[in-house]
Amino acid sequence: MNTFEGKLIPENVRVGIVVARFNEFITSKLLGGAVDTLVRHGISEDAIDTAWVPGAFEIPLIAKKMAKSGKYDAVICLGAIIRGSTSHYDLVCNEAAKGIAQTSLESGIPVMFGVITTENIEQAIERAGSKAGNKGSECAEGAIEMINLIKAIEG
Ligand SMILES: Nc1c(NC[C@H](O)[C@H](O)[C@H](O)CO)[nH]c(=O)[nH]c1=O
Ligand SMILES: CC(=O)[C@@H](O)COP(=O)(O)O
Repeated sequence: MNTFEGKLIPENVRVGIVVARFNEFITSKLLGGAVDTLVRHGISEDAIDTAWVPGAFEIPLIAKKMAKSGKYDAVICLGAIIRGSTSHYDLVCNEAAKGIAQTSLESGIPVMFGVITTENIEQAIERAGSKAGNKGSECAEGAIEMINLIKAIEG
């Protein structure tokens, strides 16, 4: 039985990162986790491009630009959407998730969903490098696995 596995970094991998500036005290930690993980797995910082956008709602557009540029093997999307007192939270979450998923399918490259969606700031802090891990780092690991899986399948 042949089982495709995405374990080792192939040569010349380039990764794009789109990160939202809204809740920057959280998203900067997600970015740090993602970059640290990519570098620890052998990807040079020179092979990582980062684009900052105002908020999570703007992530899909820039993720699409990166994904369709042909320059990257994967795009990582990072944001922190924290519920407020109106329905705005639901709209931003839905459009960010839908846009990121659509971009991945349309472009054919992994576009990773590293947007944390929380009820409060404490939950966001827990997922940005404290007791619930770092969602940016997890996304980077997922990106590496997907890059290798695709290269293994496509030969
Ligand atoms: N409330 C949060 C937002 N809101 C801003 C939107 O993402 C968008 O930038 C604005 O509506 C202009 O188009 N963004 C987050 O990333 N996180 C939030 O908690
Ligand atoms: C996620 C949001 O858009 C939210 O932070 C906005 O807060 P509010 O719903 O109180 O306007």
